[in-house]
Amino acid sequence: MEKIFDQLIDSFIENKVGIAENFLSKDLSEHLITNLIGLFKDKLMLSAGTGNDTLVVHDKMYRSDKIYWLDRAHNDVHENSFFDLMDTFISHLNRTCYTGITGYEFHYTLYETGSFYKKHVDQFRNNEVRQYSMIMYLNENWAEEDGGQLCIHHVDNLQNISPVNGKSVFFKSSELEHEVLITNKPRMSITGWLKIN
Ligand SMILES: O=C(O)CCC(=O)C(=O)O
Ligand SMILES: [Fe+2]
Repeated sequence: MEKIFDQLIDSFIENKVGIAENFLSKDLSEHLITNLIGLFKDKLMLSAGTGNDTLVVHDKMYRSDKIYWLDRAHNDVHENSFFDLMDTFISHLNRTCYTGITGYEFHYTLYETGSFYKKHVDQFRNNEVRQYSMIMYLNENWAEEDGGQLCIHHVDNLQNISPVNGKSVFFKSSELEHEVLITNKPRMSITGWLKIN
């Protein structure tokens, strides 16, 4: 696993955006996909807001994804395997890069066909606890024409990343503007933030 962690960190240092294929094992991603589909069927995936907790705006012009927060208290084996993986990654990151991360939050995310998330920065203006953004994709067989790419707005170029199963993307929450392009089929992921409290 350390090799994949280093791949994510090294590409982050080199390009401001870390990318690692197969960050999630096939087995784990299959279980997380099943969880997400179950949550959707049970109508537990809810429209995401924008802004921080004191000012949540449900603005469908801005983002149209649906989310559900992961929690160890759910006692779900696969959700907990995901948290175990994140704990291992964060101790590796803190040990090798002195990042001092003390916590995290993650949600399942579903972009139904036609959904998007307009250009934004992840760190809230009045709250700096979110240090790094991390996304893990849960989509078997993603083709170029399916859309739904994560588009990173670098200073002088755009970088499109397709949401391929098991892939993880990692970047600084305060810096990079990014958007999710309109998806032409349902697009699933786990999205989260590493925090300093
Ligand atoms: O799913 C993605 O590729 C990015 C999601 C995102 O930017 C966010 O939830 O803040
Ligand atoms: Fe974002």
